[in-house]
Amino acid sequence: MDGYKKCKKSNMHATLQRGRKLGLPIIEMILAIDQKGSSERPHLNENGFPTGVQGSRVLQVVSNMIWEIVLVFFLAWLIRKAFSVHNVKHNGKLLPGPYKYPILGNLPQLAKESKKGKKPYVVLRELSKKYGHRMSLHFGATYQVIFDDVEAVRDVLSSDIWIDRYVDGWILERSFGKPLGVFFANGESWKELRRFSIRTLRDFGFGKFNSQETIIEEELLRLMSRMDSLITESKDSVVYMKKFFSVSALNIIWSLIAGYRFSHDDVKLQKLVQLMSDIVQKLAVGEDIITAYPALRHVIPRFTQTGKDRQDFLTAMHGFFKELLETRRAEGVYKTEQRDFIDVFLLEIDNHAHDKTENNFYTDKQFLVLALDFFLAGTETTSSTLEFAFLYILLNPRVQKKVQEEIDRVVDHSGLPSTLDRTRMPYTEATLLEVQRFATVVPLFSRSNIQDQQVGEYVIPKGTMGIVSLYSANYSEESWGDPFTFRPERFLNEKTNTLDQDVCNKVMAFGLGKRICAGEVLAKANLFKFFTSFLQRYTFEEAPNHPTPSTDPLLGTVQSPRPFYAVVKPRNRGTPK
Ligand code: HEM
Repeated sequence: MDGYKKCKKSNMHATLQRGRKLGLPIIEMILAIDQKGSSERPHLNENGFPTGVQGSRVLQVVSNMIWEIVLVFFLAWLIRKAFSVHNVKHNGKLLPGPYKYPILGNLPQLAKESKKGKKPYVVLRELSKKYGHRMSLHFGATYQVIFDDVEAVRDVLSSDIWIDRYVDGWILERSFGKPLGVFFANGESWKELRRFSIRTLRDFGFGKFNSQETIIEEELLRLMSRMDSLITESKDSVVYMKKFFSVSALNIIWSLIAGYRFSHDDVKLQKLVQLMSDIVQKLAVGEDIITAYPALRHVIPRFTQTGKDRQDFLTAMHGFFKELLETRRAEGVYKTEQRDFIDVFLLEIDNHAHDKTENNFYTDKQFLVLALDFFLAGTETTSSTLEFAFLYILLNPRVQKKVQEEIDRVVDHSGLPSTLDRTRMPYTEATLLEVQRFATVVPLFSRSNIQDQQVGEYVIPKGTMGIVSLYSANYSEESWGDPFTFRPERFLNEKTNTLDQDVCNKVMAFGLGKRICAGEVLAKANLFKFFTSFLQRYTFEEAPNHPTPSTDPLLGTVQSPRPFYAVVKPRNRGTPK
């Protein structure tokens, strides 16, 4: 027993000595007392204060100790400030949600579930089954409300109160510390740039039947000829489908923005497309540590790989757009003739050059962010949806056959399917809706409320980060019955063989309300034209020497399928002129 005590004492002594090496004054004092023993206590004067050399040493240690305590309190205050809920102030009762840990909020519960390999939106869905379709979550220091089923999602998207986008650290990082562009802009800036962008793109053919159809067909024919070459070059007609549609999807939007197309073999473009899809995969809405603690925005990028990847991505993208803008500016053609979106924007920059206020929305930086918005929003979403479409078709030959029968019946064999054929092709439309539901390429996205909102006895405070879960809306058993089965028939009225609009309206792939996807019309035309034209000309089958492709998506702000191969067989019918 004695030996145990001795050993414990000597361990404690060693610990104290280590503390002394670190220069901690409180430990110095304990050691001083410890070394001298209680018999050699400092001399005290008549007022009880220590005197002599030993006394002044004690006084110094005490004063250091006070400073140490002040410092500890200051650090605690700083940490509390940086880590406490920052985005809302409220008086009322918050919506129900899981137990909130100090500082960490609900991060421990989320981390525990995601460690089991669950995707964030699956974790949210499980939680919402317990806490309701509108539930509170403290994502670190960020207060969030999750909207989780068809009704809750529809309500929030169509509400004018939830018109803002939530601006978190990553968004500020991508747009020079301010919410610029369209996707993440708010207020007047958003209104003006959204209106300007849609109007200008329309002037160059976006959403107008003839011009849009021509732009898409030009790209489609190039991609089909690429497919023909790949089939010829490959063994047994096996084609690698990952990223097959990316350059085409980008080219369609880019020809409107910058007036030119990229070659599929352009090395610079391939690098940008790769960077873009990497970054989209690395980001999932509301999942980021900078969203949890925005103060870390100033620290994280320098120390983590994801942070560095983001910065590399932004440097590359901003650099690319800046070079383009500068070249066009130097050419000066835009002053007399506006050939595309960039020319019109440059003219607006010149027209507003005298306006140095915050209300000037036409600046170089705005252009860089706007171009990035269209690059990102318009490319990954469309190309991933198309990849998923051909994956599901390949795995469901019965559906493929029915779509091809409809195409052969309705479409003039001498040409490509036209978007005007859509109304006469309910089964194909139903299949595309089922693709969008089943794939849910944008599973989560954010909105924010511009004023407090009362929901029954609860309040959702102004400035809340609203997480809209399209995944939950698209995979709710209550709404769909068998959400995990790929079944286009669910959208059809059995008796009339027409689309059942009530069921169709439950798919909100493009959002809803005033902030609905700005490229919806173009995206729908792209999906229809690419899907039907390729199925008119080819049949897709599983590649025998490759594993059956998985339908489990790769996580990201925009989800995409895992890499897969297909045997692509040219059909005899419907070869376009
Ligand atoms: C299958 C393809 C696409 C899907 C699934 C998709 C999905 C979405 C979703 C869910 C939103 C959020 C809407 C909301 O808050 O209610 C959105 C916004 C947006 N999308 Fe798309 N999108 C697609 C294609 C495109 C294309 C081709 C473009 C460009 C031409 C585009 C440009 C935008 C823009 C600029 C916004 C921001 C709108 C705003 O905040 O005012 N998207 N998209």
